[in-house]
Amino acid sequence: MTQAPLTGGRAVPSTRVNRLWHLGRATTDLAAGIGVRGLIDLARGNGASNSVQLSPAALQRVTSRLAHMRGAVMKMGQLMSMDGSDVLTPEAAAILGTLCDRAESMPLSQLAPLLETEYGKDWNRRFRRFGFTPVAAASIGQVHRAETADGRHLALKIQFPGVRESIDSDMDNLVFISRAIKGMDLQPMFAEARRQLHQEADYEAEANALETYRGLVGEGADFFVPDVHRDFSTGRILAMDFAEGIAIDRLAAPEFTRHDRDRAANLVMEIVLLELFQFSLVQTDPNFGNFLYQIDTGRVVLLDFGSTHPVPPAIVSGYRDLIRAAMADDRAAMYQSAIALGFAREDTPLEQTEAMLDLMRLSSEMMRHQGPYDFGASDLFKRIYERGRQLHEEGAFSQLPDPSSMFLYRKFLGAFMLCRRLRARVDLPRLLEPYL
Ligand SMILES: Nc1ncnc2c1ncn2[C@@H]1O[C@H](COP(=O)(O)OP(=O)(O)OP(=O)(O)O)[C@@H](O)[C@H]1O
Repeated sequence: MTQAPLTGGRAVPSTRVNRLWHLGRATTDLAAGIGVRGLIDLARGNGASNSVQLSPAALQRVTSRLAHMRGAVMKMGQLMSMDGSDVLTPEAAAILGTLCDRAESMPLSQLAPLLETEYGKDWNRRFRRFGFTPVAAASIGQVHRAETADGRHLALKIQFPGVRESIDSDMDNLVFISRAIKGMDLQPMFAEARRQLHQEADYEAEANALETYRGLVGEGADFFVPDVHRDFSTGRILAMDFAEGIAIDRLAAPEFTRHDRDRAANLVMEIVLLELFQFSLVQTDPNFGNFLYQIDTGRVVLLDFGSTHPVPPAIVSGYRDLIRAAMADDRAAMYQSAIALGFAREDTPLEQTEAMLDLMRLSSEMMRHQGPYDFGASDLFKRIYERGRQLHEEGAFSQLPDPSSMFLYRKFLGAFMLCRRLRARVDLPRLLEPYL
């Protein structure tokens, strides 16, 4: 089909050869940006201590190619820019970070045959309206708004063709780029990203997770979780209630009130605690795009259950003990919990353990604060960052934490970052009280 692309996007490269070609071009741009000498060092894996220095123009070209590929490639860009402030140069982190917003949508010439394959030839009869321009495009799929023939307003998350099949080959091809970073061993991060991508590409599993989660949250005045519509869901399309709302971080703009900012941030903190202490089931993707806020109802909409993890009881009680210890400013008890949670081992050198405890104490400052903590007035993140950087330079963190235990840490960090973005006041001791 050679129809003009109505949605304006370029087709997602879907065959293996095609994807390899695009990745090859991104690598060529990377090579041009860092020069032959740098490339030889990287290919040998001896980037040593020097991080890759790219000109902003070269990085723009590389990210544009990565944004076009989407799938595994883009997800890695996002992951590296989120967790990798130490791994990437600041310019690279900033530009890779924009990958989150840059996703391109697939053109109609790719979308129409896909709908026909998933829903059958007369697929358009099943809808009263179908919005061909996606409401959002993400790393492995895009979201369309549609009204069914029987009047249901749906959000259809439609997976890009070929993305699922190409996860493994893309990840293998990306190993080359992984060497391009400070000579660090990124294999555990790659293995985790691969696992996460396979999980996120399984829309059947996501539909099940969404239903479970919706059952746990229920329908109330604070949260809304969309319901799954099985009759419009397939292996590559996840159909759910369309949820109205604005992206939660937009509340930072001056036209919104402090009341809404505080309410949204408190609710996000509340759901993080509910997930850990009540549901023992955590939605692990801390992306702000997974929360919408409804100004008229004051509810927070929870989206994207592609990476939902059960939390074993030992971890839940470990965190409970750690939080109790942090609130009581009891260093010995914090140490015990850090051991129990695997953040430190008994044979970890003393200075490293002390450094980690310092950082933990700093990061839990808002839990020892009486009354609402004003994230907008606090320079806590700057202090944590500076202290972390100093400790890193002193070599205090010789081991990266186990990626499988990183998700809870990321979740808390993501929630705190949102509180900071919204300049919100959050009374953490009050929110924690029922669980301690
Ligand atoms: N039920 C819904 N109602 C309204 N908008 C939705 C709905 N589901 C998703 N969206 C919109 O689509 C965006 C992407 O959705 P989602 O995060 O589920 O996709 P994704 O492919 O898992 O994205 P990524 O993995 O990049 O985070 C959301 O940020 C939201 O703007």
